[in-house]
This record gives sequence, structure tokens and C-alpha cells, in this order.
Amino acid sequence: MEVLVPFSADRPKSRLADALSPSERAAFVRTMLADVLAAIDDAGGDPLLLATEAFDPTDEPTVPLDPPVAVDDRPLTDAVNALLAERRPGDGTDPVAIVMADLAIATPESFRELFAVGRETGVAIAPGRGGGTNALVVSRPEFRVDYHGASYLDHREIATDAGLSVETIDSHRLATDVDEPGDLAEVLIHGEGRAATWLRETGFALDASGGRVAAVRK
Ligand SMILES: Nc1nc2c(ncn2[C@@H]2O[C@H](COP(=O)(O)OP(=O)(O)OP(=O)(O)O)[C@@H](O)[C@H]2O)c(=O)[nH]1
Ligand SMILES: C[C@H](OP(=O)(O)O)C(=O)O
Repeated sequence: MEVLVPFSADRPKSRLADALSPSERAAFVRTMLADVLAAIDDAGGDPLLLATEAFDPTDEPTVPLDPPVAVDDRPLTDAVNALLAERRPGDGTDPVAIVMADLAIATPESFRELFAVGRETGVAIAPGRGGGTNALVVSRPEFRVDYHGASYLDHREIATDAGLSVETIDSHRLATDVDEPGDLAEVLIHGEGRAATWLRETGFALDASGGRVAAVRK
């Protein structure tokens, strides 16, 4: 299955500005991307990087694969919809998945489940905490995305209005995207890849002294 992986190469993770400097954010998002690409590949998916600007994964020491790259500087929703309009998933073709590049604790097993459910239904959605859409499988050509805000609810409504069946993927690993400093603790707790290693090497460790466990830089 082709898996579109949107990647904001030019303005990565502004909401992590309180925890990481601009160059650290640029490095950290590449480690998350590397982990996501490796897990997709392991699960049998064929990633296509949908990047906001020219990006050569082979220049990146953390990125182990050399996926094809499509460059599109339009906003996320427009860029994804342009590819869906081209691919026409389900119109005699395979479903298409869209997986965000910040799912730092996703595993091959979690993607295998997503792809399997996605093949059986019109639209399969793995919501993010807070109502976003962390991963999606589209098996019908008429479906279009509308990201940002409570996009999980919007995507359910778009699918239902188009008469398509919808399945929700109940997965902690796919529900955890790394948006804010508080999410870094999840990577230290559950991550097994390059992103977790990078955080540790950058000096982050778990700290429970303030009550809720947090990732704190020592
Ligand atoms: N191609 C493309 N990818 C995007 C764009 N905006 C975000 N992404 C990617 O989409 C996924 C989800 O992004 P968000 O968490 O909404 O935003 P972000 O840009 O990573 O972070 P913030 O700057 O903190 O909002 C990540 O994989 C981003 O790299 C865009 O305009 N175009
Ligand atoms: C793209 C957006 O991501 P979030 O900002 O919710 O992480 C969404 O899932 O609609």
C-alpha cells in the first residue's frame, strides 16, 4: 500500500519551541521521520514523502530509507487532496494511507493493523489525542481530507456524508503524536527508536518531581 507521509521540512514543530532550539527541532523531526518510515516499511507499506520543500533523505544520516519525495508547498490539506485526486484509491487501485511523520512511538504492528483494517473499509482513521487525524487509510476515490482542528470528527463526517463506511483504529501508539513538550515524555516511556535515543543523547530524562511525569533536560 502506498503511504503518503506529509513532512514539514521548512518550519518543523513550532509548538516545541519552549523545549528545543530551531536546529534541535530540525534534527528531532528527522529522527521521528526515520522511525516512522522504518516502521511503515517493516509493515509492508511503500512510503512517499510529501515534503514542503526539496528534501533528500539520503543526505540525512538518521533516515535509513530512500523513499520517493513529492514536493508541494501548498497547505497540508491541499497537498494531500491533490495526491488523492491523482491516485483515485479504490478505483481499480489499492487503498492509499496518509501517516503523519511525528508518530514517534508507532510500531510495525500498529501500522499492520491500520493497513489491514483500511483494506476492509471505506475509510479507516487512527485519531490523535485531542481530535486530530494521525493516520488514515482511504479506499474510495471520492474521499477528501480536511486537516487541523478536530479533524478526526470532520473526517468521520466527510466519509459518512459520502456514504462510505468508517472504522476507528483504537491504538495508543498511533494516537500519540509529538506536538508539545508534554508529549516528549511519551517518547522516553514508549519509544524504541532513533527519536527516543536522540532525546536521551540531548539530555532529556523522565522526571516525576512535579507530579505528572515529564521529559526534563538535565
Ligand atoms: N506536506 C506538508 N506537511 C505538513 C504541513 N504541515 C504539517 N505537516 C506535517 O504534518 C504532520 C502533522 O503536523 P502538525 O503536528 O499539524 O504540525 P507541525 O508542523 O509538525 O508542528 P507545529 O509547527 O507545532 O504545528 C507532521 O508530519 C508535519 O511534518 C504542510 O503544510 N505540508
Ligand atoms: C494535521 C493535524 O495535526 P495536529 O495539529 O492535530 O497534530 C490534524 O491531525 O488534523
